[in-house]
Amino acid sequence: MNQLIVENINFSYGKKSILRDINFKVENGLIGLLGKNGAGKTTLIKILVTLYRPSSGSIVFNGYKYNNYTNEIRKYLGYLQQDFNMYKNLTGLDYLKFVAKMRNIKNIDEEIKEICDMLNLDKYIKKRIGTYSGGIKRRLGIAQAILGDVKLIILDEPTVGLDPEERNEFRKAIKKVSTDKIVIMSTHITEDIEFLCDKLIVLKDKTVKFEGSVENFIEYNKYNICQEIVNKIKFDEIINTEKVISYKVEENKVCVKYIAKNNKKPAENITLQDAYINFLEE
Ligand SMILES: Nc1ncnc2c1ncn2[C@@H]1O[C@H](COP(=O)(O)OP(=O)(O)OP(=O)(O)O)[C@@H](O)[C@H]1O
Repeated sequence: MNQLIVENINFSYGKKSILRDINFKVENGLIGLLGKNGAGKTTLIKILVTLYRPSSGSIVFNGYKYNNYTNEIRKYLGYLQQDFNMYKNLTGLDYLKFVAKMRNIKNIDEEIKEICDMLNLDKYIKKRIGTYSGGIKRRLGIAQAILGDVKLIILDEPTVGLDPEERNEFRKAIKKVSTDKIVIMSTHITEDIEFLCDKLIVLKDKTVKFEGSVENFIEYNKYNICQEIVNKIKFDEIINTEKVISYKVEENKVCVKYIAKNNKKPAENITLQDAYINFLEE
C-alpha cells in the first residue's frame, strides 16, 4: 500500500499567504482535490510534485521525506499539468517512447502496449498528435503520467475542455489506473469525482476544510439543506428570500433545495454538488 502524509504545510507567494496548515493522509485509490478557482489547488499540486518547496511543514511518501529524497520521489511521480501540450507532429507512440527513454524504462514496447490497452489508445497511437481530439490528448497525457514504476500520480484539472463523452472515457480510464496507486486529481467540477473518488479533500480558506468520503461529506452538509415541493408563487418567494442550491420544475410544481441551517428534515438525494454549494457558503 502506498502512503502520502502531508503535515502542516504552509506556502506563500512573496507576502501573499496561499496555503496554511495543510494536513492530510492518503493511500491507494482516487483522491479528489476540490476547491474553487484560486483556492490553491495548483499551488498544492506543484508542492506535491516537488516543483515548489513549502515554507514549512513536511511531506512523506512511502517513508521518503520530500526534502531529503527529492530524486527518489521523482522516480515514483507521474504528473499531468493543467496546460499540458505535446508535439503535434509526433505520433502518440513516438511521444510515449521518448518519455519512456527519458525515464530509463527497460521494456519500453511491452509497457507502452499495456498502457495503451488499458486506456483504449491503440487505435490512435500511430497517428500524429495534431489529429487527436481533446479527450484522446488527455488520455495520452495520462499514459505519459503512468509510464514506468510510478506510484503517485497527480492530475491538475484533467477534465477541463473535454466534452461529456470524453469525460466518461476519461473517468473510466482513471478509475482503472487508481487501483494500485495513489491518484490525486484536482477539479472544481463535482461531477468529475462524485461517483469515482475514494476520498475527498476540500480546500477552502487556504486550508483543508474537509477530508473523508463523499458519503461523509454529504452527511456532514445535509442538515443544512432543505427540500420542498412548492407551487410557482411559493417558489418565487423562496428564490427571493433563501439561498437556493438547485431546483427542478415538475409539471405545475417546483422541487427546490435551499440552505436552511440546522433543519431537522434534510433533503433527500443530495448530490455532491448540493453539499459543496452549502459547504462554500458556510
Ligand atoms: N506565481 C504566482 N505569484 C503570485 N500569486 C500566484 C502565483 N500563482 C498563483 N497565484 C495566486 O495564488 C492563488 C492560488 O492559485 P492556484 O492557481 O494555486 O489556485 P487553483 O485553485 O489551482 O485555481 P485554478 O482552478 O484557477 O487554477 C490565486 O489567488 C492566484 O492568483
